[in-house]
Amino acid sequence: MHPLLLRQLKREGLAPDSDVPERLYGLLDRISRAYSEADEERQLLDRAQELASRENEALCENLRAERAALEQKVEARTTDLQLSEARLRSLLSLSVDAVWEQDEDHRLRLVSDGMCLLTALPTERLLGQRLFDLPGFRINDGQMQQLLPRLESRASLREVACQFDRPDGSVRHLRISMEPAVNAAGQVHGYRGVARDITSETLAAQRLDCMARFDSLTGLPNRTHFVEMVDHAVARARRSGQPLAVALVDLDRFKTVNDTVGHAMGDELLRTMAARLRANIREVDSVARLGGDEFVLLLESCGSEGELSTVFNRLLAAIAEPVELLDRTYLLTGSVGLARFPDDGNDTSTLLRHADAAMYLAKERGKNNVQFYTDSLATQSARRFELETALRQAIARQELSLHYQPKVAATDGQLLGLEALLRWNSGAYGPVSPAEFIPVAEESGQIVEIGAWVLRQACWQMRAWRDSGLAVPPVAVNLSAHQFADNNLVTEIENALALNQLAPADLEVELTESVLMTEPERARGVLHHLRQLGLHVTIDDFGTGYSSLAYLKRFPAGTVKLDRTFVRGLPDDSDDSAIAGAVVAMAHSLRLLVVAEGVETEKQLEALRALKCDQIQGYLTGRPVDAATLAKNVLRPQ
Ligand SMILES: Nc1nc2c(ncn2[C@@H]2O[C@H](COP(=O)(O)O[C@H]3[C@@H](O)[C@H](n4cnc5c(=O)[nH]c(N)nc54)O[C@@H]3COP(=O)(O)O)[C@@H](O)[C@H]2O)c(=O)[nH]1
Repeated sequence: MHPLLLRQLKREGLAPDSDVPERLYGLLDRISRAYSEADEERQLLDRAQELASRENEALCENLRAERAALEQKVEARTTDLQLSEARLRSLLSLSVDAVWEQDEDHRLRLVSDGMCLLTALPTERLLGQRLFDLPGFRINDGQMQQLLPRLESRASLREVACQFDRPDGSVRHLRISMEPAVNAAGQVHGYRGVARDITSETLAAQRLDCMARFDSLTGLPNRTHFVEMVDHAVARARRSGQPLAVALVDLDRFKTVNDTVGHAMGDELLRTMAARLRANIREVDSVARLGGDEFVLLLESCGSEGELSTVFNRLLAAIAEPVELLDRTYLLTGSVGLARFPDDGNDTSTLLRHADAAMYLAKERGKNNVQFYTDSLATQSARRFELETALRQAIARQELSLHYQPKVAATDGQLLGLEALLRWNSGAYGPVSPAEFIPVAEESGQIVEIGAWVLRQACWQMRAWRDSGLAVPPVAVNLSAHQFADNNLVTEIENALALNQLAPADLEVELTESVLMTEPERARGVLHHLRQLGLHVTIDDFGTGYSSLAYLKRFPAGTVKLDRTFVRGLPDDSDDSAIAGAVVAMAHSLRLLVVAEGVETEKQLEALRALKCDQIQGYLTGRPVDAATLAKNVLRPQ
């Protein structure tokens, strides 16, 4: 019987074996089984609960473990994120680039330290401002017009150049890139941007550009820039029908001045001249430096020839104003050549070429004057070019020859020397005057070869005369600047003398002052060398250049040749008389001989004798003649 039933019967005072009526045995048996079944069910339930509880426990344990792992992960991620944010913040604050975020309305909502540095504005002045409305932000209108549609369509911007004017007035050049900021839902909620300060690159590029377009000495535009300016001006003039003028201004004998006073002072003089030119033209006109002592001006909507003459004569007067530098006074002059659009040329290069031709004419006409281009100048330029070409063949075609002009004693007319003078009888152009072809030979550099030929020919002729029994005085040859600069000069002289068994004293060289002053130090060295060899040296055209006692003392010359311009007016012109007298006195005080050139009249001869001039050269005492005529009429037997 089930123990619970047994206890219940006992509590009721019934002994299960005796006191319970037999008829209840079946019932008690069923109750006892029911109790047992209930026990079993309860035990099962307990067991099930126990199992469920254990499972729950395990589940909870797992959940706790997962949660802990997750929490660890989150913590690690958060740390990573914080580190990454800190890194980003540090990088942003270290970066000199400006970084920002702006909202949909382009108002700044985050700015980096770099942005504050670049704009020189504190964060609070930046936040909330529209980027493009920031005070100081500058972008050119054309570029802004291109940007607006891109911003509206939320497109990204790359490398947009703009400027920012800082509150202190300094300007920064920036290059901006921006791209849309997108939220998790893929919607654009503003822009992120970065701006790089490219001021130093921009300024360096501007400096390079400036160097490529401006002359560093004077700050004026250079040739390249000037050509562009004239190109544009010509295009404008074509549209407007207004004439324009291009004028070349070349400082006279500047090279000599430069070599005399030194390059630093020469530079200062060039700067002074540049400033004077700029100051004497209208604001709308331009002046540039082509190089050396050559300036060029552009005058748009220029006036008539008369008005241009007035302008340029005023410019020449400005150039000729004395320049006071370091207690010294310098006097310069300039020569101007003008060409006008459309009359003298239809494009820049023609205008410049024609202005150049006109400037050469101004030089030929005595310098310090203004010349306009004319068609006949074009003919002269063409002739120059043709002569230059023909001259290249002149030696090979035996078209060159020498004439000889006597130099005689002023007192008794005794033959003391000869000057060899070059003649060219061109197959194509007939006899060409040396006054015309020598400058062409000098400009084209052919004078070095031609001069060497003169030297050989003069020496050969002396030998030939002597061999035919004639007494030959020293023969002088003219040396040009190019020859004088040629390192072979002394050797060529020695060879020509040796080849013809002549003594150095048989040969004389004549050089103008400007040849000497081209490279004074070098000239002094070469002249000393020639004097040591025993050659006689004459300074030609004396009085026209930089004649001064100081210069004469520096160069070891034996004779000065008084220029014919001072002989022409003798004896009546008091200035010429005074100058001729001064030159003779000065030369004699330095123990130099004086030969007067271009003597054409007896009166001139008398005046020169009275001034104690030593020698005479001119048509009066003998014209230049060929070797055979000289041998027949002038030279005497030994
Ligand atoms: N570098 C070289 N230059 C040379 C050479 N040969 C000549 N020249 C130079 O060419 C210039 C012109 O020379 P040219 O036409 O020969 O004139 C010379 C004489 O004919 C001329 N002269 C002589 N006497 C008189 C005169 O009484 N009146 C007058 N009006 N002219 C006269 O003078 C020229 C000589 O001048 P200079 O040389 O100064 O003594 C001229 O500059 C020549 O130098 C050469 O081979 N090389």
